[in-house]
Amino acid sequence: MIIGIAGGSGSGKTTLATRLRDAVGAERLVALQQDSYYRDIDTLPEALRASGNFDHPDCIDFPLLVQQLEALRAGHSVPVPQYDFATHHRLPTTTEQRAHPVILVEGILIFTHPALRELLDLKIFVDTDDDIRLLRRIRRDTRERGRSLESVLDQYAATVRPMHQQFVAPSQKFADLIIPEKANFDLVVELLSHKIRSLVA
Ligand SMILES: Nc1ncnc2c1ncn2[C@@H]1O[C@H](COP(=O)(O)OP(=O)(O)O)[C@@H](O)[C@H]1O
Ligand SMILES: Nc1ccn([C@@H]2O[C@H](COP(=O)(O)O)[C@@H](O)[C@H]2O)c(=O)n1
Repeated sequence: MIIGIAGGSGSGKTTLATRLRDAVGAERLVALQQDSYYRDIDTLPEALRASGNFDHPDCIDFPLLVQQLEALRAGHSVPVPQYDFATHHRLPTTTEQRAHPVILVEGILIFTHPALRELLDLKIFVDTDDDIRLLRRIRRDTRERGRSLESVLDQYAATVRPMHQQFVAPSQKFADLIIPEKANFDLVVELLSHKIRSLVA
């Protein structure tokens, strides 16, 4: 089965995916990130490159993501691309990923792509308030993605927020399940992992 987790930047998608993998078992569940499928900055449409917009669906190599999900579902290994957030370039190296009974994919824009949505057996949206997401993003991007506070705030106002409103938030309507920020995560993980394990037993 293939599970999708969407939600705004900093909503907690990676955290939920990691906790589900730990609960279901790494031998049964593999988690892919939409972030691995960012197009190299040199191949982005000019308007997006010029405005430093990394939150538009055209920034993502969805054809490759769909192709690799289909291959994993068919039991084949795939070379997952690697992306460098500091330089905005796709690295020449890849990570070989083998097939698992449960494939989880998470990313801000995964519910905006019709062919990808079609592949998802369960669609989960993590709904976290904007101010909380911005605070988390400032902390993460300054610590882990080589950004200054000024650049995080400028990017948020110029592209992250408007693209969230245009693409990410409306895609919530495709979700089977919406997890509010204040949800009891332990309970959510227990319920979901129990269901997932029963489906792949
Ligand atoms: N429920 C939560 N409570 C507190 N902090 C959280 C929660 N979920 C995520 N975080 C923290 O917020 C930051 C962003 O979370 P992450 O899962 O990476 O978000 P996303 O993948 O949606 O961008 C991380 O530092 C993570 O530890
Ligand atoms: N070169 C890039 C590519 C992407 N981003 C930002 O990443 C965010 C998505 O990642 P999450 O882990 O937060 O879901 C997205 O909002 C892009 O703005 C970037 O800053 N630089």
